[in-house]
Amino acid sequence: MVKLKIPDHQVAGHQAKTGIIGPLIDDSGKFYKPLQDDERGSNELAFYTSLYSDPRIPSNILKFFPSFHGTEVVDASDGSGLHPHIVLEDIVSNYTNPSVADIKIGSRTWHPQSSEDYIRKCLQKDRETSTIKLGFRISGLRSMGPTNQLWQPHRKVLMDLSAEDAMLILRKFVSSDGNVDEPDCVFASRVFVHVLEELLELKKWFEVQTIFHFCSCSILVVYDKEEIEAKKSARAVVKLIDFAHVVDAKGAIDHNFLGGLCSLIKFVKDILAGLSDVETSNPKP
Ligand SMILES: Nc1ncnc2c1ncn2[C@@H]1O[C@H](COP(=O)(O)OP(=O)(O)OP(=O)(O)O)[C@@H](O)[C@H]1O
Ligand SMILES: O=P(O)(O)O[C@@H]1[C@H](O)[C@H](O)[C@@H](OP(=O)(O)O)[C@H](OP(=O)(O)O)[C@H]1O
Repeated sequence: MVKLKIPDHQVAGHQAKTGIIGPLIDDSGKFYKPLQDDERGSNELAFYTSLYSDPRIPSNILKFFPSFHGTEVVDASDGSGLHPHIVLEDIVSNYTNPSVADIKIGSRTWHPQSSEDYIRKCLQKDRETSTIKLGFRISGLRSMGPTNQLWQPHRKVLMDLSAEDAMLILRKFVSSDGNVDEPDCVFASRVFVHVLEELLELKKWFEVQTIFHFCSCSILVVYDKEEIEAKKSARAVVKLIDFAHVVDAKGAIDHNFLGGLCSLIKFVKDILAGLSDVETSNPKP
């Protein structure tokens, strides 16, 4: 049987703690997400099961999704015994000290088809966080400095961000040390120029796709500072994750996701535009 462990680099969502079921990883680069036993689990599984054979999804868009390896029944992280897990590509497995940001996209994390109770719960969180204000919220983030100093703002700090705060957090994410008031943004150009390209590619698809509405889905941005410094070819990775609340678009554009994506793009562009010549070796967008 494969040996599984609790991931070190998870930044948001249901996390394995004593008595709590959470994701696991193996050492071959796979991420085991516990299958939730309500419709969230079946919905996410159905999404992944049809995604890679769906002829409507262009190949340049498929790269934004983690690869899917079916389901496996393995020992749950909470010691409760065997439990089915969705087996995915572990997006951070190739990194030793990854910096990771989970950004939940959309000014609404619920779908009108959801129950009243669920909508009430989500709406409260959407109001308390930057979701409604900015069209996205930073659900979790970690930034590992070149001398291995970890900066991982507490969930409570991330819950209530103004536009200015979100901008500062994103600038810190691409700095040598996030734990300072004046971030140096030394990685901003190398990381965000490519992230911007990826987000613009996604936006192009979201402007026309009428297949899915991605409620409560996140963009995961991952990069490694040491690798970025050492290798000219190193780039950040941009992936979509969390499809428990994807619904049929019924022929309509996903304006909720598209709007949030445009807002995030604006933040990234503004950060790049604000870089001084010292901070950037790439041309400004
Ligand atoms: N394929 C993956 N590879 C590596 N890490 C992942 C992957 N999928 C998710 N993660 C990590 O797990 C976290 C939670 O993922 P996800 O949103 O899928 O879980 P969730 O429990 O459904 O979250 P939520 O409570 O927001 O609905 C992410 O923030 C990320 O750190
Ligand atoms: O962002 P936070 O504060 O971590 O809160 C969680 C987040 O809103 C998730 O999206 C939600 O799962 P769903 O979207 O799948 O409902 C989860 O609900 P849960 O605790 O009921 O699972 C919340 O706890």
